Amino acid sequence: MKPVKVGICGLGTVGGGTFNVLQRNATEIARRAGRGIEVAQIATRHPNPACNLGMTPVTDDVFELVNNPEIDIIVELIGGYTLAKDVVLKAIENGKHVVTANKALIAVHGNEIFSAASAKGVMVAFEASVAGGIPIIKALREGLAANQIDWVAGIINGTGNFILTEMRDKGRTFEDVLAEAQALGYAEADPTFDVEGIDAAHKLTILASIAFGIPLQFDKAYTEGITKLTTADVNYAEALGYRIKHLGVARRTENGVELRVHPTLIPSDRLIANVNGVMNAVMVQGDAVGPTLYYGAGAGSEPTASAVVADVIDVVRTLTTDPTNRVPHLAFQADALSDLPVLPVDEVNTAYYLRLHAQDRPGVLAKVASILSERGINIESIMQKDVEEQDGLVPMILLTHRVREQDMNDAIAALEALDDIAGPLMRIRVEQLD
Ligand SMILES: NC(=O)c1ccc[n+]([C@@H]2O[C@H](COP(=O)([O-])OP(=O)(O)OC[C@H]3O[C@@H](n4cnc5c(N)ncnc54)[C@H](O)[C@@H]3O)[C@@H](O)[C@H]2O)c1
Ligand SMILES: N[C@@H](CCO)C(=O)O
Ligand code: NA
Repeated sequence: MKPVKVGICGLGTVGGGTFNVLQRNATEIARRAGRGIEVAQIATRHPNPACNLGMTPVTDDVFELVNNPEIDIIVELIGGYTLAKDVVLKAIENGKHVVTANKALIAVHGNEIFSAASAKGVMVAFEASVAGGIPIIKALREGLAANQIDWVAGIINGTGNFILTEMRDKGRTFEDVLAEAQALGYAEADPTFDVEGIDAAHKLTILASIAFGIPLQFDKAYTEGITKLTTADVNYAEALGYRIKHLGVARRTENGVELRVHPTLIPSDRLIANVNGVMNAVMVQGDAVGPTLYYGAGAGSEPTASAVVADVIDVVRTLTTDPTNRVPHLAFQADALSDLPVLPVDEVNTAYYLRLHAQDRPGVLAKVASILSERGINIESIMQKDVEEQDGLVPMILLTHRVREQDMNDAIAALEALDDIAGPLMRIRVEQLD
């Protein structure tokens, strides 16, 4: 049988890895796919010194590939929402299947893209878009298809986890570690996407859709980054038996879906609390299977290429199947998506870590406790440090039971208004993940 022809748009970190894996493992890949897979053309603006392209034709015009009648599958590895969207929609219009690693594109324009693809009977595969090389889309869409998924929680940004790990373990500065993550090819073109949680929110949006069968709703995700975390919080969390991780949480409740990305205290003895460096991990709780955990490299050239190439193989294996018999893009049939709403963050329930700077005088603790109890917030534990900061202030750290976000906002405003408390207090959500 003739080989399937692939066009790779973008030959950067992931595109280069994809080309190299397709070449190196060509024989094994053909044995798995049932046909050879040939890179017919590449579009890139920059050469990639890690790739020996041989005779493979190269252009700087992505639309040459999209309009090339020889090409069956377009692999979009350019990134961004604009050109990538045009490329993907044009490829679909031209009847080509698409594989992409672009979570921003899928989270923001996925509903439109999937609907165009379904109308045309082509596939859009996006395993590399979430948690890099971990086959989490496959696990959720296929392996766990029997379950009602209760929640998904994951460390889904490699750059952010790398930064938090290096800061904690080696005392390195935020800026220093971010620069290394960029040099290693982990970070997004705009690294604020990584450190402000936008990239994780893109990925969580995708996970929530395929877990709960709801349309992609990135605009409703609550997003908080890691830039305000301090070494003091990392140390206090450790003293209380927790690690701080940047977590994406999607939880089904009676009223709707929680969709939130924020720094989170996780008990230190949980496996996911010990996921370090660029590694990602996603926990999925299904009603039948119980808790499951998926772990692996969340970013980087060949780990991400592993997912891209697996998608290409999946597409090749099902090229001749009736489109209605393929795995639906969002795991549920397109006409069976639910309108379960995404909850505003005010309605989310979590436990809290609070760090206050309090005057070291009698009665302060009683005032703090009373503000919390008036709002029905139970204190789990209090740690008062005997270290004087400036102007007689000492740090006071509290852990609360679960509370509605709106009630916590109210309590924090009242606490910050106390004369005995200085400056804004630090709040970090706590998840037990059990
Ligand atoms: N780097 C990772 O670890 C990783 C992991 C998972 C997903 N992703 C996603 O994969 C995609 C690619 O990321 P990357 O890290 O490989 O990016 P990159 O910047 O290393 O590579 C981008 C490539 O696109 C090419 N390109 C950009 N604009 C172009 C244009 N107008 N015409 C032709 N070529 C153009 C560049 O020349 C380059 O070859 C992004 O969507 C990213 O979010 C990256
Ligand atoms: N910038 C992303 C790439 C993988 O999606 C990360 O660091 O996780
Ligand atoms: Na993946």
